[in-house]
Amino acid sequence: MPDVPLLEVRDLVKHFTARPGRGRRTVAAVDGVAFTVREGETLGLVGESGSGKSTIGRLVTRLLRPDRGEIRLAGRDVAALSARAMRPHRRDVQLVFQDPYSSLNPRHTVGDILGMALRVHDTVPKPQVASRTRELLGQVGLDPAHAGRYPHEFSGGQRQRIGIARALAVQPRLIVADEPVSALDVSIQAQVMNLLEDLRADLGLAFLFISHDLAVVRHFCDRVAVLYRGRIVEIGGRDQLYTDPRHPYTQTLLAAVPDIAWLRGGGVRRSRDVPPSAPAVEPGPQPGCRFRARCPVAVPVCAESEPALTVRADGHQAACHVR
Ligand SMILES: Nc1ncnc2c1ncn2[C@@H]1O[C@H](COP(=O)(O)OP(=O)(O)OP(=O)(O)O)[C@@H](O)[C@H]1O
Repeated sequence: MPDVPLLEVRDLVKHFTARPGRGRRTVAAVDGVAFTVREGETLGLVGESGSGKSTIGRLVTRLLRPDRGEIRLAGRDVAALSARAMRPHRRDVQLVFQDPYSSLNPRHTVGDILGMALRVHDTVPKPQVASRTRELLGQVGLDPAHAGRYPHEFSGGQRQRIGIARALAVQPRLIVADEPVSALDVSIQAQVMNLLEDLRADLGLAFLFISHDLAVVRHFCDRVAVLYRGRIVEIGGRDQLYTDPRHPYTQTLLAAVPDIAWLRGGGVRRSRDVPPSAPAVEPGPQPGCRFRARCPVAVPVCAESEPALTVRADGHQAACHVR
């Protein structure tokens, strides 16, 4: 089935109930999202803090269950599968977390961590677990002789390499990388990005790459989706999107790149430093374009209906009544 995307997401919805003790208020974290990722392709997901990027990553890896929608992995809808029924599919999609400090169990050696990942899915026969563990460490640029060390004995960049090795252990077809370098020192970020590039080239891996860093996304991704308060407002090929952005929000984001500290701050950059684009909690559903209050080109129709994504050129789509 060459035409079936590796990942196809349709009408994905996830709402959270905030502070249930103080009245029911709902956060529409993901509010009707659709996209595809083809075998070996890299789709970037960008947007300000609170736009729903991580929630999409957690839904696609089924750490979260969606309220509605389809998540098709190689044609099979896994959106509603129970944890047990999901198990065989977990091999295909692995998550690399933002924070390599908290995602590794401090009580286990690196060899144990990788060994467990290998055994969970019977990726290799038992007698080969140790040699495959050493191979994985080498593949991510770590010394295989350090398999007996604990996570705290490694630097931040090395720990992220261990997280990547753990994801690779089950031979996934798609990696969801959620801000994989934003918790690292700037000097280390490029090294980890180079590793991801090499793995993509060598293993033909597909990526859903979540990031605030528009420069990194431009470098790494084939296509880019721009998320605004739970919806994709623009999606297209990297070059089209960066050179000819159509949605006013994308234009605002790109215009801010050279001089906004939160996109390329000095020292350590953390996504939580990014101010939310708008109040995260809505009083209730409102008609119209969700960007209109900030939009420099809004017209009356923008208050009436939410614009749908429409094709502008060659697969490039934007959701705007005006542009
Ligand atoms: N478990 C949860 N319970 C309640 N609200 C949540 C939960 N997880 C996420 N949210 C809310 O959903 C919205 C989207 O959050 P999400 O973390 O997906 O955004 P993000 O774009 O990844 O932001 P960041 O870049 O800051 O990580 C936010 O308003 C967030 O507060």
